Amino acid sequence: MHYVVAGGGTGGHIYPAVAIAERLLDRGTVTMLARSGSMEERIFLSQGLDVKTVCSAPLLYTPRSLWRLARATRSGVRAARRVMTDTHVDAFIGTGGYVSVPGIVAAQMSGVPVYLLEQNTVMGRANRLFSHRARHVFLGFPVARVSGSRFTVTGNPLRRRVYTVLTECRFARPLRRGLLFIGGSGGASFINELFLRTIRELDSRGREVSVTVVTGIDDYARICDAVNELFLRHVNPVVVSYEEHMERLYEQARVAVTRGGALVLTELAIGGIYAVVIPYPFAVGQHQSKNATYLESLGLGMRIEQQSLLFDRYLSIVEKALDDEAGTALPAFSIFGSDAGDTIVRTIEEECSHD
Ligand SMILES: CC(=O)N[C@H]1[C@@H](OP(=O)(O)OP(=O)(O)OC[C@H]2O[C@@H](n3ccc(=O)[nH]c3=O)[C@H](O)[C@@H]2O)O[C@H](CO)[C@@H](O)[C@@H]1O
Repeated sequence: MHYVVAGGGTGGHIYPAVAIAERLLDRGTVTMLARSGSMEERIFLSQGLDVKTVCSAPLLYTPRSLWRLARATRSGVRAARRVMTDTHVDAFIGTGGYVSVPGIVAAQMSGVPVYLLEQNTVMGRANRLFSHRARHVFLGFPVARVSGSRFTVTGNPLRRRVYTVLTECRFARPLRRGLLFIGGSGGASFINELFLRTIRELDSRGREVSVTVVTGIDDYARICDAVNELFLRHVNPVVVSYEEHMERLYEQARVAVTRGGALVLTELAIGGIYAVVIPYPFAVGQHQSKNATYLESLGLGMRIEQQSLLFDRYLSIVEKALDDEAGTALPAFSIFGSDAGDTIVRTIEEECSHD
């Protein structure tokens, strides 16, 4: 079997593509589509995946960008079609972001079945446009349904090594005592500022705790400088710009303070790491807030809106979660209870074997 996979722009689309590719490679060959020089190209290549580059551009409503979009899409579809006609392709899998569009269009023109993954509680633009033509749409969270397609709520697929470590550390909560701050694949300056204020306050309260922040590349130097100016006696701060092996941070953490990105929330839920979620207020369709609300409804975290955050109340939630030895019980039959990557790939394989 030969599969083509595309998804990119941010970690929340790229890592599900990696997770699916890792599992498809057990069953056949895989070609990844990526924009030249992009984050997805760098990550796919670092994972040893076979990459073909395609052009693609975001949908912005200005005359110049519509022209750019038309040109990039035409060239991208041509490149993606070449991939699909050079070898027989059994299925195309899109994991979101505008880089998946040329692949979806090329697959439809070549008669290749299209499978889509939606990570959030609110459907992204590329998926909304094309989901009715997909053979099957896999949902990371329960989402308002779009008619005309087959949908299954599977949960979000995680990279294998991340999934393995998280499912193991779910049962080792008493050994995990750390506090983790992570804003998402690009970092978040609000979360980084909150990290600084939190470590100052926890230290003044005499709390012995290791606190790690993943700042994102742009904010790294600033946060390092700010930490170096602090005199801390109890808190041990660790500042990381970007972590290739997130599982190493997760296995130390009992509690995380985070944005409402779908993948980080899924990873925390699977690892039994309590999530204090401060959703990005300007996320399209408030999807981060809705992701967080779902997690909260399962008792796996707490959502605090940025506009109404009261520091003392926030800190008491963090401290209570840090002191909680038992932690949150993972709902066994929830979407966080099984390996979504395996479920998705098994479904694709079964459906394609009937063609
Ligand atoms: C601002 C915004 O609109 N962000 C969106 C973006 O988030 P973004 O991609 O930032 O965030 P997610 O939480 O979904 O995913 C981040 C992924 O990157 C990984 N990671 C992160 C940092 C790091 O140093 N190393 C690393 O490996 C995480 O483990 C995770 O797998 O796409 C998500 C999926 O559509 C959406 O839910 C988010 O709302």
